[in-house]
Amino acid sequence: MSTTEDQTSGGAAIDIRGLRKHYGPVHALDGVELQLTPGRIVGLLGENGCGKTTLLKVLAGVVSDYTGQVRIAGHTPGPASKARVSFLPDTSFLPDRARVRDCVNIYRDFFTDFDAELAADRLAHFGFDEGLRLKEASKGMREKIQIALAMSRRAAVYLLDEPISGVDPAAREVLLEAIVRDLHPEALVFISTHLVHDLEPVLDSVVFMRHGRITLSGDVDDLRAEHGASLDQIFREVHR
Ligand SMILES: Nc1ncnc2c1ncn2[C@@H]1O[C@H](COP(=O)(O)OP(=O)(O)OP(=O)(O)O)[C@@H](O)[C@H]1O
Repeated sequence: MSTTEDQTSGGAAIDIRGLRKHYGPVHALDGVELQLTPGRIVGLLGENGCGKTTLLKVLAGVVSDYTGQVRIAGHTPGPASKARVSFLPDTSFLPDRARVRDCVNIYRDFFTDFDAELAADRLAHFGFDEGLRLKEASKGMREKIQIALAMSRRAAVYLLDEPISGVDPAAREVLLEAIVRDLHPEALVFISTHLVHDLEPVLDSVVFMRHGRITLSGDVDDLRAEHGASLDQIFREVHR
């Protein structure tokens, strides 16, 4: 690792300049500019197909055929950043046959920053038996298991793609509480969601996207004060 690689971009946990990514004729990301500082919980909001998942995949190092400059946790996305970035994709990635305890072992084997004790604690808190097989779990239960695992890495940045979409409204609050519990004060959490209303209480900042571009970003309290409205209302206003 070079010294340059190890430096953060002027203190930003995420620093993106002129990011473009297309799938054939579709411009999924069309000139994204974004700087996010550590120690924040940031919501990524936008309508279907605006590029949220593509943006998170670029940051996670899963999609690499993009143009522009991207830095995350002091690195360009790749093996070094992956060791410091916990990515929770919007699809299930753990094997169906695995039991909860196998999933803990998979994470322990893959990630040196994984805290197995914390994961066991979180899974027990959600009421999971470690012998439960994933194929016997509902969509919402799998989401909870995956969140417990992803948030039990001692990462610098957490990228969560629609983490609570399959969970019933009553359980969302508990899950959100689990996401923010025991977070390192310098950690950045970047969460994509349609559920603005549910996430609003835990967000420090917000990033709105449309057609592959950032349309608005800022501190939630500042935006609410400036617009005299909730995030949900501001989102509708900006994207009218
Ligand atoms: N693998 C792919 N091949 C072709 N087009 C793709 C692919 N992945 C995404 N796209 C297109 O890129 C655009 C952005 O998609 P993306 O999944 O990033 O949006 P999103 O904001 O996450 O949407 P949603 O909220 O529905 O999950 C869309 O037009 C989508 O159809």
